[in-house]
Amino acid sequence: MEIAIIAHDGKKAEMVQFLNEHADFFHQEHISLVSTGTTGKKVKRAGFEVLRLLSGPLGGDAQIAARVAEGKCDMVLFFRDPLEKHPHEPDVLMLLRICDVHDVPLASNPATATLLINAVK
Ligand SMILES: O=C(CO)COP(=O)(O)O
Repeated sequence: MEIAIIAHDGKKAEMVQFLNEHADFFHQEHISLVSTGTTGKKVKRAGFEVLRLLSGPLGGDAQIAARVAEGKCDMVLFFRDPLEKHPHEPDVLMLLRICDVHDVPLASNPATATLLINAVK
Protein backbone atom coordinates (compact mmCIF):
# COMPACT_ATOMS: atom_id res chain seq x y z
CA MET A 1 0.00 0.00 0.00
CA GLU A 2 1.44 3.35 -1.04
CA ILE A 3 0.81 6.29 1.28
CA ALA A 4 1.68 9.87 0.35
CA ILE A 5 3.04 12.04 3.15
CA ILE A 6 2.90 15.80 2.66
CA ALA A 7 3.10 18.65 5.15
CA HIS A 8 3.31 22.39 4.78
CA ASP A 9 6.19 24.03 6.66
CA GLY A 10 4.08 24.93 9.70
CA LYS A 11 2.92 21.31 9.98
CA LYS A 12 6.11 19.35 9.30
CA ALA A 13 6.96 18.85 12.98
CA GLU A 14 3.44 17.56 13.56
CA MET A 15 3.83 15.15 10.66
CA VAL A 16 7.10 13.74 12.00
CA GLN A 17 5.50 13.38 15.43
CA PHE A 18 2.55 11.58 13.84
CA LEU A 19 4.84 9.17 11.98
CA ASN A 20 6.81 8.46 15.15
CA GLU A 21 3.63 7.82 17.12
CA HIS A 22 2.57 5.27 14.50
CA ALA A 23 6.05 3.98 13.65
CA ASP A 24 5.03 0.31 13.91
CA PHE A 25 2.38 0.86 11.27
CA PHE A 26 4.60 2.85 8.88
CA HIS A 27 7.56 0.45 9.16
CA GLN A 28 5.54 -2.53 7.94
CA GLU A 29 6.89 -4.13 4.76
CA HIS A 30 3.69 -3.69 2.75
CA ILE A 31 3.58 0.05 3.45
CA SER A 32 5.59 2.29 1.12
CA LEU A 33 5.85 6.02 1.63
CA VAL A 34 6.08 8.69 -1.04
CA SER A 35 6.56 12.31 -0.21
CA THR A 36 7.10 15.84 -1.46
CA GLY A 37 10.74 16.96 -1.29
CA THR A 38 11.20 18.83 1.95
CA THR A 39 8.69 16.77 3.88
CA GLY A 40 10.49 13.68 2.61
CA LYS A 41 13.82 14.95 3.88
CA LYS A 42 12.40 15.24 7.39
CA VAL A 43 10.63 11.90 7.15
CA LYS A 44 13.89 10.25 6.08
CA ARG A 45 15.81 11.96 8.86
CA ALA A 46 13.27 10.52 11.32
CA GLY A 47 14.27 7.03 10.13
CA PHE A 48 11.55 6.15 7.60
CA GLU A 49 12.15 4.90 4.09
CA VAL A 50 10.48 7.23 1.62
CA LEU A 51 10.45 8.00 -2.09
CA ARG A 52 11.10 11.73 -2.31
CA LEU A 53 9.57 13.65 -5.20
CA LEU A 54 9.91 17.35 -6.01
CA SER A 55 9.25 19.99 -3.40
CA GLY A 56 5.59 21.07 -3.31
CA PRO A 57 6.05 24.53 -4.86
CA LEU A 58 8.13 22.97 -7.66
CA GLY A 59 5.51 20.40 -8.62
CA GLY A 60 5.63 17.76 -5.87
CA ASP A 61 1.89 17.96 -5.15
CA ALA A 62 1.24 17.57 -8.87
CA GLN A 63 3.49 14.50 -8.99
CA ILE A 64 1.55 12.93 -6.13
CA ALA A 65 -1.73 13.80 -7.84
CA ALA A 66 -0.46 11.98 -10.93
CA ARG A 67 0.29 8.88 -8.83
CA VAL A 68 -3.24 9.03 -7.39
CA ALA A 69 -4.71 9.38 -10.89
CA GLU A 70 -2.63 6.44 -12.13
CA GLY A 71 -3.81 4.23 -9.29
CA LYS A 72 -0.35 3.98 -7.69
CA CYS A 73 -1.10 5.87 -4.49
CA ASP A 74 -3.73 4.47 -2.11
CA MET A 75 -3.91 7.13 0.59
CA VAL A 76 -2.83 10.73 1.07
CA LEU A 77 -1.89 12.26 4.42
CA PHE A 78 -1.56 15.96 3.74
CA PHE A 79 -1.23 18.19 6.79
CA ARG A 80 -2.02 21.59 5.33
CA ASP A 81 -1.32 24.84 7.13
CA PRO A 82 -4.60 26.77 7.04
CA LEU A 83 -2.95 29.87 8.48
CA GLU A 84 -0.43 30.39 5.69
CA LYS A 85 -0.63 31.38 2.03
CA HIS A 86 0.99 29.12 -0.56
CA PRO A 87 2.13 30.19 -4.03
CA HIS A 88 1.24 26.75 -5.38
CA GLU A 89 -2.34 26.72 -4.03
CA PRO A 90 -3.67 25.66 -7.47
CA ASP A 91 -1.56 22.48 -7.24
CA VAL A 92 -2.80 21.82 -3.71
CA LEU A 93 -6.44 22.16 -4.81
CA MET A 94 -5.73 19.96 -7.81
CA LEU A 95 -4.40 17.20 -5.56
CA LEU A 96 -7.51 17.39 -3.35
CA ARG A 97 -9.72 17.27 -6.42
CA ILE A 98 -7.90 14.28 -7.91
CA CYS A 99 -8.30 12.39 -4.62
CA ASP A 100 -12.04 13.03 -4.83
CA VAL A 101 -12.21 12.10 -8.51
CA HIS A 102 -10.56 8.75 -7.79
CA ASP A 103 -12.11 8.21 -4.35
CA VAL A 104 -8.74 7.97 -2.64
CA PRO A 105 -8.77 8.60 1.15
CA LEU A 106 -7.22 11.91 2.15
CA ALA A 107 -6.50 13.19 5.65
CA SER A 108 -5.64 16.85 6.16
CA ASN A 109 -4.99 16.70 9.91
CA PRO A 110 -3.60 14.23 12.48
CA ALA A 111 -7.02 13.34 13.94
CA THR A 112 -8.32 12.18 10.57
CA ALA A 113 -5.03 10.53 9.67
CA THR A 114 -5.23 8.47 12.88
CA LEU A 115 -8.73 7.31 11.98
CA LEU A 116 -7.58 6.39 8.47
CA ILE A 117 -4.57 4.34 9.44
CA ASN A 118 -6.54 2.60 12.20
CA ALA A 119 -9.04 1.62 9.52
CA VAL A 120 -6.41 -0.15 7.40
CA LYS A 121 -4.43 -1.79 10.24
O1 LIG B 1 4.28 22.47 -0.26
C1 LIG B 1 3.99 21.35 0.06
C2 LIG B 1 2.64 20.84 -0.14
O2 LIG B 1 1.80 21.73 -0.82
C3 LIG B 1 4.98 20.46 0.66
O3 LIG B 1 6.18 20.52 -0.06
P1 LIG B 1 7.55 20.24 0.68
O4 LIG B 1 7.42 18.91 1.35
O5 LIG B 1 8.60 20.22 -0.38
O6 LIG B 1 7.74 21.35 1.67
